[in-house]
Amino acid sequence: MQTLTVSLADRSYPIHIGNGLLSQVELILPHLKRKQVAIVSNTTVAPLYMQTLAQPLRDAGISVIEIILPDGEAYKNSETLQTIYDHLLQNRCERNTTLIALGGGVIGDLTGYAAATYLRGVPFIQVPTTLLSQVDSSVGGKTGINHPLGKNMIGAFYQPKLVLADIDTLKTLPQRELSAGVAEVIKYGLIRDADFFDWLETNMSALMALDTAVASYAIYRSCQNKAEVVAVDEHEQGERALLNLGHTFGHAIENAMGYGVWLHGEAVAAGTVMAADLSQRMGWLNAAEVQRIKTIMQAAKLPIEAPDFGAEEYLRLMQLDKKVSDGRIRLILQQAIGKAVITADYDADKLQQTLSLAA
Ligand SMILES: NC(=O)c1ccc[n+]([C@@H]2O[C@H](COP(=O)([O-])OP(=O)(O)OC[C@H]3O[C@@H](n4cnc5c(N)ncnc54)[C@H](O)[C@@H]3O)[C@@H](O)[C@H]2O)c1
Ligand SMILES: O=C(O)C(=O)C[C@@H](O)[C@H](O)[C@H](O)COP(=O)(O)O
Ligand SMILES: [Zn+2]
Repeated sequence: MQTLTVSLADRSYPIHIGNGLLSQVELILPHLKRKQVAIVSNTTVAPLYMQTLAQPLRDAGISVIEIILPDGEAYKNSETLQTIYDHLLQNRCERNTTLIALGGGVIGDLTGYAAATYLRGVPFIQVPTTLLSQVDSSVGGKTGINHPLGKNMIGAFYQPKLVLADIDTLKTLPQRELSAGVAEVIKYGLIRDADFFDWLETNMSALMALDTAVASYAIYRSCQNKAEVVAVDEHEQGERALLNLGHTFGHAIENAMGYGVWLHGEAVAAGTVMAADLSQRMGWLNAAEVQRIKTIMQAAKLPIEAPDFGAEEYLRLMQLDKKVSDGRIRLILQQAIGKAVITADYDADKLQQTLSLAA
């Protein structure tokens, strides 16, 4: 097992990464304030992993409430959130009851937001079971739900007490979901870690095959990058926005296509290629660098062409992005592989050209 720390003063927490962690109750017990937990999962993950996590807790004398939600991005909404509150209230969960998110990013974001708001805040633990959630969403404390008009529009920054990433759970993950997670792994290489990008180019087929050493290293290095960024800019006043590479385009795709039609990671991949295209138009990336970005996405079986629903509709949706400032869309663009910037200083006509080229 490897351990990293997200350093946030008295809210610092460990990320444990390794095999067979779900049943290692001794990793969880020190973080519980009360002998009661509510595990939130979904109809896909619960049959696979609920009892592996819940039984050792029960054996250790912990009362375990199971909350099982419908599966899918389309359920990351206020109605599902209400269902979580209903269960917590019906079971008389208290301020010191810990919520445990067992699942991918949808479960993590929903559970984290429920924890941030139930009784004005209860402790929570992330047990991510997708590659995407192990490398990104379980770390850093962004929690929330979608609104029909925009992605993640309602939420809170609220840090977990612990992240437990059990690599064994990835064995049951469908390939399409694995690819979606790789999109966020590639992101770290592109925004701040050129050596990692080089390493990913060499090791992509082993990562896609979930070679243990390669997958462990990719998850560790991704979490290390994310933890470093979050530690210096928890509330996205500056550098943290780099973690949004491809997301202004990607969130527009997710919303326009209907939540869940394009997976988050797929939309981020196509959005990252759009950001690279605009960066090239601005003279910041050369053609060879853009080709490297497309090639690595294709090696991960990710889309490199965005859907065409019209430049005007892209712009309308992108105006809803949380990074918009004084009405101006701010984008994460590349100055090199391994170096990204947040900027409103791009040519609007060139953005229009990038958007018009969507497939
Ligand atoms: N909070 C953040 O910082 C952050 C970061 C990135 C993404 N996100 C959010 O995360 C969500 C995407 O997360 P995701 O890609 O994990 O999607 P997801 O949570 O929908 O999980 C993907 C699918 O895999 C299933 N699944 C999960 N674990 C499994 C396993 N071990 N075996 C078999 N099936 C399994 C799920 O039930 C689901 O059907 C989006 O809503 C995105 O906005 C949040
Ligand atoms: O942690 C962050 O910061 C990120 O931006 C990570 C992203 O991968 C993630 O998709 C996040 O939920 C997007 O945040 P949003 O603020 O653009 O909704
Ligand atoms: Zn993301």
